[in-house]
Amino acid sequence: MITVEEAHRIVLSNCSVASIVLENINDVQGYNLAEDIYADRNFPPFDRVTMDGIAIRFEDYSKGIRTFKINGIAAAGSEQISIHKSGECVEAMTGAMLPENSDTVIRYEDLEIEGNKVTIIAERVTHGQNIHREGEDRKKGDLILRKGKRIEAPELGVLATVGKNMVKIYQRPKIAIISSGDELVNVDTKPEPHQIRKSNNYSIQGALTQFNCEIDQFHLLDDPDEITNKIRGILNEYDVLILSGGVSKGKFDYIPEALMQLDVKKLFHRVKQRPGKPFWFGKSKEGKTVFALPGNPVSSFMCTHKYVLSWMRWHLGLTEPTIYAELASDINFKPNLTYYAQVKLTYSKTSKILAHPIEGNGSGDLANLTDADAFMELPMGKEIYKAGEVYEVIRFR
Ligand SMILES: Nc1nc2c(c(=O)[nH]1)N[C@H]1C(S)=C(S)[C@@H](COP(=O)(O)OP(=O)(O)OC[C@H]3O[C@@H](n4cnc5c(N)ncnc54)[C@H](O)[C@@H]3O)O[C@H]1N2
Ligand code: MOO
Ligand SMILES: [Mg+2]
Repeated sequence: MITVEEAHRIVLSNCSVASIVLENINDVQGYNLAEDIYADRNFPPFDRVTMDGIAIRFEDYSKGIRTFKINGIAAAGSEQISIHKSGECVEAMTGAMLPENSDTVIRYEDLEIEGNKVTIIAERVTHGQNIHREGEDRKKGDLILRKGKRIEAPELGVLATVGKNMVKIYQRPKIAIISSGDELVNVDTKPEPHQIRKSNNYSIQGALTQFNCEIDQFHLLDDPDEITNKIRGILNEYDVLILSGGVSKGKFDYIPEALMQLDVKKLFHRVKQRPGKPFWFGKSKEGKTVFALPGNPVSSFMCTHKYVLSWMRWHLGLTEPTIYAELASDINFKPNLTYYAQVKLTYSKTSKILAHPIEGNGSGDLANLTDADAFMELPMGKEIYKAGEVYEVIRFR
């Protein structure tokens, strides 16, 4: 049996970063950027007029000139035009390049126009008003989107602005979530007294939706041939297999044997942790990744968060901040295992994150998870974890 640290290291050292593909900007929303994006021009690329009106030299205004002769019109998309002499102005539209030799824009609402004469009626005009200065937001060459960032609507706008019609993204893996056990029936089925409805599939899938991957669900009955044949087919089609159940010491726990028959190399089986001790991890010859999680709902849920999500983030070039919390009350845990205590998190006025233990009835008690927010990772080698001590937490909401 290996330690949690060892298990986590093996999982990540057997995680290749996703292949990088170049996709059209119309097809990348929800993916993670696989390249740093830099400003190809200043943001904005020129002094941009922000209100429809006229552009003048503030010097004329400060000398008391209030009526100007209009000598042209600067439209958004037209090349830059100039003001040539004092007392002249140019009509300037929002989005236009600020006319040369001008430095102040007054909107139409503050003007009276007669023929080609315009008089300023505004109470106050300030130098440089109604202009979005070149490079005010970002400078040419600035890093504006970092590799690993998830592409949502705002990022699409910036990618378009810098001309990225083809974008490098991390290809997301195809995932198979596979439950196993004769006792399990579908959510829409009325169980017999000896049966239960499948739940792990939903909670595992729920933990993975953040990555927007293609996920399919499968179920295996406790039949060695069925298990081997079905997993063989799934291994051909999917990049990541997440099984739950059938990995402990039971007579019908066929999964490790089946995986061995399918040449999936066992990288470890059993970890010094609770819940999740019987966790099995391996890789097929073709490089497919197999997480065979313990069947108990809290075990599979914890292993999903501690190991599978870490693998996914690494694979997709994502980083996740480590969160620590302070224990609000003592926890006693005798076995020499790393203990993942379920906790509810609150935030003290001194901006501390407090972790309140939510005991529950062991790793079969999936309902207890609905009262908790995270697992607090309590390291091996202690039996009492005192209030006030700080430990890492793995949030699941
Ligand atoms: N003699 C020993 N027995 C057990 C040990 C051990 O070390 N020695 N380990 C215990 C621990 S720890 C765990 S965790 C479980 C894990 O067992 P399996 O991975 O073989 O899981 P199953 O036996 O298939 O099922 C366990 C339990 O979970 C329920 N289950 C399974 N799949 C689902 C699902 N998709 N949705 C909801 N519930 C599910 C199943 O009905 C069982 O009640 O082994 C202990 N035993
Ligand atoms: O591994 Mo366990 O402790 O029942 O989840
Ligand atoms: Mg079992």
